[in-house]
Amino acid sequence: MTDLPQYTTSYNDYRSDTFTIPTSDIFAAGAGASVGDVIFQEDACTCLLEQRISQEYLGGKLYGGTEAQGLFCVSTTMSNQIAVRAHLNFAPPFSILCDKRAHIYVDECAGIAVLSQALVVPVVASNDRFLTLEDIQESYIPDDGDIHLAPTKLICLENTLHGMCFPYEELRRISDWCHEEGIKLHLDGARFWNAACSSGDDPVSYMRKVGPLFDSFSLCFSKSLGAPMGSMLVGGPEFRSRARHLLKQQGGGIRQAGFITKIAAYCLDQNFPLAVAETSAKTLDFWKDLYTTLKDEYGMELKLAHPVETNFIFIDLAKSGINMNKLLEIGERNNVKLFDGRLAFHYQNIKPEGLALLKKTFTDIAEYYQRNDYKPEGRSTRIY
Ligand SMILES: Cc1ncc(COP(=O)(O)O)c(C=O)c1O
Ligand SMILES: C[C@@H](O)[C@H](N)C(=O)O
Repeated sequence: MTDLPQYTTSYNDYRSDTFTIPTSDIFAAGAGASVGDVIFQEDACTCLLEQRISQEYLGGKLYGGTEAQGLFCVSTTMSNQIAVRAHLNFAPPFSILCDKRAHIYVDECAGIAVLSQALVVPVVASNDRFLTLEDIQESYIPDDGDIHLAPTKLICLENTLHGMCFPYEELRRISDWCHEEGIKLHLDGARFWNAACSSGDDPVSYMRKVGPLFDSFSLCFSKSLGAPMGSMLVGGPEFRSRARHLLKQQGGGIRQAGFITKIAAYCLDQNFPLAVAETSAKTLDFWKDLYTTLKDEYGMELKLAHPVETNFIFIDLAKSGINMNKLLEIGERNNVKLFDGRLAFHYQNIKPEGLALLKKTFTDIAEYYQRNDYKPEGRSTRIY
């Protein structure tokens, strides 16, 4: 038997908020779950979670007053990819438009091209934060009969994207225009929970305000909510019916998943909104302290790639004069897990002991560069 990985804690893991681990109370929450077959829609815990998310959190209505219905999926990659195919329920050629940095484009294994046979039009956000309606209008492909083209039939937005919140007013402008043009709108809301907590509104009120702007949502349980797995795809009745068929076709038809959905519901109730909101607050506090310490005590000025708005700090390592491999080396020495300059925070790694190791990693790197020159390197290994 080869050596097995021994992952036991996430207090010092800043690679992603996907690394939260199920604790004893989370495992216990699965006890007594319903045991119906989800494929035949006979599992009470799964049906209940689908109803809660679509009705209680998204307010029951999508764009145009369409009734919101939930479909439990095993991952948000799956719910995103099924959403695209379910919307594009007619023959190609067509295209989908999204932010050039979007997970659905960058990190889902060319799923849109392979599974939906769609062209993807990746658009650079001119403000470097979120797509504006003008960015979209400049790049979308009109359905004007020109046989050279693949008309835009779906736009996928992401909120949050790289931890940044998408302003509500811009979402509304884009939604109004999309639907005038006959274009469907999907939200990759893997971290919509984080956006809701940073919206300035009551979090659920915010979610219900955004609900009617979109034709579908993907909402994830396995990131900031801390569940071990799960995603909710929300769309209208016809959309859900087609999505359920595609889910089965892609092997996403799971059987007695009641304990999974009961655990996801437990994590939702335990961590949203308070723990999710606290994580964002602690992320910003950590950033302010780190920036000030390195600047005042070490003369190193960290540069951000994006503003810190929720649970991510994106440090531009090159502009900060930090070699990624040296950062990872010093991180490992301090028992801190990192991918690169993206620091991801979650309710299990915002405790003092983990944050102290993370801060020491950066003060150690600052000390290193007091004695060594920064050597520019090629494109660093990026994860997201
Ligand atoms: C914005 C975003 N969307 C979708 C996904 C995919 O989620 P999953 O890992 O559950 O497939 C991720 C990452 O996990 C993500 O960060
Ligand atoms: C890597 C990517 O798939 C994951 N969603 C993350 O943000 O860590």
